[in-house]
Parts: sequence; structure tokens; C-alpha cells
Amino acid sequence: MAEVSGLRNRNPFESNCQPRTFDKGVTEVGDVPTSHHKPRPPMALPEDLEVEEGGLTLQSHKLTSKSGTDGATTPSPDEGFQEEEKKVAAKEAARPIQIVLANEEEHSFELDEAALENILLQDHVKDLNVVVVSVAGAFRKGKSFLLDFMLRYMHNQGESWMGGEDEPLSGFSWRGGCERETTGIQAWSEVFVVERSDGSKVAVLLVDTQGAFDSQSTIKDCATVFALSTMTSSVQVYNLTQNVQEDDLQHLQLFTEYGRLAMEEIYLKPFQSLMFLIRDWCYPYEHGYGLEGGNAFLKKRLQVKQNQHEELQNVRKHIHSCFSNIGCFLQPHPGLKVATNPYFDGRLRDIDDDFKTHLAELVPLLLAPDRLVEKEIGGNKVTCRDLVEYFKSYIKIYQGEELPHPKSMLQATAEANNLTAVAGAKDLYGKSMEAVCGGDKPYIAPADLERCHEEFRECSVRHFRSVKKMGGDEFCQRYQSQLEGELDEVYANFTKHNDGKNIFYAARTPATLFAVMFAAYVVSGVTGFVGLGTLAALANLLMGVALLSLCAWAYVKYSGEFREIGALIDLVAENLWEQVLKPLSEHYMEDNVRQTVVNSLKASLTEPASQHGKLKAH
Ligand SMILES: Nc1nc2c(ncn2[C@@H]2O[C@H](COP(=O)(O)OP(=O)(O)OP(=O)(O)O)[C@@H](O)[C@H]2O)c(=O)[nH]1
Ligand SMILES: [Mg+2]
Repeated sequence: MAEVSGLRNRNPFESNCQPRTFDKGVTEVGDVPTSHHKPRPPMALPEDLEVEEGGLTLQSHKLTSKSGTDGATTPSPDEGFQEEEKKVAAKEAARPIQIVLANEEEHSFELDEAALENILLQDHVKDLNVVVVSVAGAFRKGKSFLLDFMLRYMHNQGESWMGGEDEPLSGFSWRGGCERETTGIQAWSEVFVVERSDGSKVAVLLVDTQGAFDSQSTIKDCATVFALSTMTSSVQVYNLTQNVQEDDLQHLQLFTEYGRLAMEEIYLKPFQSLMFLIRDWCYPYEHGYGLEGGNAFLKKRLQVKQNQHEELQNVRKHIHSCFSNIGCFLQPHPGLKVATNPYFDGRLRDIDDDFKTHLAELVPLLLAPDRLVEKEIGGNKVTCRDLVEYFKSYIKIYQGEELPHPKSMLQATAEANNLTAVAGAKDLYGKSMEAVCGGDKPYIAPADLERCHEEFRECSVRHFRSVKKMGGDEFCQRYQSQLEGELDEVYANFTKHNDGKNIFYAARTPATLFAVMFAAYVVSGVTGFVGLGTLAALANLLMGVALLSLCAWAYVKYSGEFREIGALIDLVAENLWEQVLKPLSEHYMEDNVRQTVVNSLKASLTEPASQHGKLKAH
């Protein structure tokens, strides 16, 4: 828990609020965009707004001068004016841009590279270090609503940044109701340039995410959005309501682990700042609203105790190990109008004072110039331009198949149950078979071995079925089939092992080689005798090869070295045996049998006649 309390000294969330000094270009135009609370579908940048060499150019304004990427020439007053005009135009056209699109049917995500580049490769920001503030958590919990207040903070200066009492809230699309609103990942098209007290400038990007656990997303979808936003943000706001439940922590663990898996190098602490934001906090008498109360509360919640169950300890340790800074803010309920009035449009007049007071504390904690946390990956600061590349490579990993699929708790438990039962049943079968034909047991007739296999296989499947498992019949049937397949494989191995104990089986290779040598010897003798010298030489060569193979085989069997060569000779000999010698011998045997049968028939036919003759003579 040292980390949470340690935060009190080093976490920028907790130092005192500094006056904000935004980059002139942004703050001089401090108007809040015309507001309306109606849901507005996320849109791409308007057609007339294009990026050329990273700079935004409003085509309808017919702006021809573009600030060069190197900025080597000092802009003339005219150019400066045009530059300002472009920024004003960009600000007026600012809106949420869908950078990661969710494909609902295929449950996959796609990066809109052009849209992301339009935002991050603007001339005035692309080489600045980036600060990414993202809000993630369950759906319908006021994430977009909060981000719109962050936008107001970025747009307005001074004490009254929250705006007028009757100003509807706009920006990222938010609304009341129980159906989800935001999908995929959206970023605000305007990247704010903020100058800090040390004179350095950073670019601030605000990111909104699809709410987790809506009825249309799988756990994998939720994990992907959460992981992607955590990997690409420097401050992740984990938006919760009323309390921090154990399942909130478990989901955080699952999602961050999914993010960590996708990172090429695992750094000591892969992610930066995490802010638990607990909305509608109802227990101010235990822990007061705000950061101090929140941190005290979180310290208690994330405490790892000696007598705690290992499962609970692991979750806490994992969360501590993932983030460099962890904080918590307790936010009061905004009042019934916000929560239940369908006509509420976000105006301050309808929001409880307590909520506004603490919102005025919360937003600067995240966005005040000297509290901004620059995005770092592997200890290196990331610029807007770099962030585009990181986004591209991270999304590719989630589009590929190399990562395991995060599962729901029931599915994961059911799988674990079934796999354990499969392992138990297989073990039972293995032990029973060992007792019959294990390494120290003598050779057993194949038919008897098969009978044992059938019996033990049935026992093993019965054992599997008798173990209590989650997941339902159909699910368990899949694992039963898997078990049956595995048992057949094990049986095949036992059969091979048993065959190896048969001395005649082991002698098959030398016998085959001898037969080849003998045949080659005879052929060479006969062909040499009739004057076919080439054929005789070939037969001699074959005999030599067979002899060499036999010596090599004997050496491999004796020394245990060069086993691959031994296996190759066995394979060739086996094929010769199966394809040539066995059919020949069977054919010969058949002939013999046929001959014997014919002879015995003949005998039986002639016998009565001779007996009849004998009788007559008698
Ligand atoms: N109870 C409560 N409601 C809030 C709070 N903040 C916003 N709301 C309301 O919550 C509803 C949903 O707000 P959104 O911002 O659209 O929620 P969201 O989390 O972005 O939802 P999705 O985009 O669907 O994930 C709106 O009716 C808001 O008025 C809060 O702190 N407490
Ligand atoms: Mg939303």
C-alpha cells in the first residue's frame, strides 16, 4: 500500500493547483462550442478540413500558406494571421473523432489511421510530448459527461471555467437512458497545447472509450478497449460508481493483464497513472469527498494483508505492479435531475452544488498545466507523432490471433473444471494401463492389450462424467470427446511400447536386411553367371548397402547414438517388410495352406476307396 500513500508526495494528482497558462493560440479563443445535449453521432473531420503535410488546412477558406514542418522561416504577419485563422477554424470544427471503430458483428476493432493522423500530425502539435487523458469503465456511468467538463476546462480560463449556469453541456456525445452511447474509442479532434510553468509545451489529447459490460460486447471486446486506452494514455480514469467492488478490481486485473501481454517488452510498471473515480459516493461520513478521502479509502481497499486469501492478494499486487501512480477521487452524486430527468441537458443550474464543488477540484487535478503527466513508454517520452505509430502497432496485436481470448468468469471456470477432470481421467487410464503393460511388464498379446484398453477407456470416461463440472452437458461433451481422442493416442503409444518388447518384432529390421542381402547375393551370382555384369554389379552394390545399414543399425542399437539414422533404417526396413516380404510370405503361406488343404481333401477322397478295397480284400 506504500504506493497509494506514496502518491501523496509524488503524485501530481495531489500537489496544489497551479494557475493555468494555455498556449496563446488556443486560449485566446475561449468560446465553448455551441451547446446542445442531443446525442450527436461521432463524425469524421469535415470534408473541407484536410491534413496536408500534417497541417490542418480549411479548404473553404482557400488557405494556401502552410506552416512548414521545420518552421525554419519566420512567418510574416499575414502568415501568422492565417495560422491563427486556421487554429480558430480547427477549434470551431472540433468534435469527437472515432479513432477506433468497433465491428459489432465480428467483435473486432479497427483503427482509423487517417483520422488519428489528422488529429495528431497537425503541424503545431506533432513534435510535442503528448499527454493522453482517457476515461474508461462500465457503460452508462457518466464518462462522456465528465470529459465534456474537461473540455470546458481546456477551453476556458480562470475561476469560472465551468461556464454559465444555463449553458447546455456539449462535446463528446452523452445522454441519459439505459442503452450504450459511445462505441470504440473517440478522441477530441482538437489537441490542446499547454505551456507549463517551466516554459515547456505539451499537447493534451482527451480520449473517450466504449463503456464495458454492455449487452453487445464480449469480455474480449471490453478488455481490448480498456487495454488499448490504458496502453496509449498517460492518465487512465477508471470510472466507477458508489464503491470499489472486488469484481471491479478483478476486471481491472484482467484488462491490464491483457494490455501487458500485448506490449512487446514488459517494463517494470507498464502503465502510468490510474485514477479511480468513484461517482455517487454515498459515504462521506466515512471517507470525505475528494482526493484525500479517496486515497485513504483506496489505501484500505488495495491493502495486501498477511491473512488474506491468495486470490485477493494477487489482484492487489497485480494492480500495484501495473501502474506507477494510483489515486482515487470520491465524487458526490450530481442530484436527481442529472440522474433521472430525461430533459436534463447538462446545464449547471440542474446539478447539485456538492457535485460542482468537487468537479472543480477534480478536473484541475488531472489537467492543470503542472499536473499534466506526459505519456511515456519504456521510460521514453512520447510525441504525438510517436503515438500514432504506437496506436498502429498495438491495434495490430489485438487484431491478430496470438493473444489468448479473455473469457467470462463462468466460461474460464468451466474450462478449468473440465480440463482438470480430463487430466484426472487420463491419469486413471494411464495408471491402469501401466499396471498391465508398463515398462517393467512383459510382452502382452495385442488382442489382450486391446481388451484392457477398451475396459480402462470406459472406466476413465465414466470417471470423467462422474466429476462435478460447470458449463452444462454440451460444453462437457466437448471435453469428453477430447478425452476419448487423447486416450486413443495414449493407447497407440502403449501399443508401440508393447510391440517393442516382442523379440521377433525387434528382429524385424535385421531379418529384412539379411533377406535383402541374401536376395542381392543370389541375383548377383545368377546375373554374373549368365554374363549380365552391370546387373551383377548393381546387386553387389545393394548387398553392400544392406550390409552397411545392418552394421549402422547394430551400432545405433548398441550405443544409443545417431538415433535418427537408426529410425530411418527401421522405417525403410519396415516398409520393405510391409510392402514386399510380408505379402510374399503370406502368398507363400497361402499357397502352402492351399496345397495342404488340397492334399488333405485328396487324401480324404482316396481314403474311403482304399478302405473300401481293403474291406473287399478282407
Ligand atoms: N448518477 C450519476 N449520473 C451521472 C453522473 N454523471 C453523469 N450522469 C448521467 O449518466 C448518464 C450517462 O452519461 P454518459 O456520459 O453518456 O455515460 P457514459 O458512461 O459515457 O455511457 P456510454 O457511452 O454508454 O458508456 C447521463 O444521463 C448523465 O446525466 C454521475 O456522476 N452520477
Ligand atoms: Mg460515453
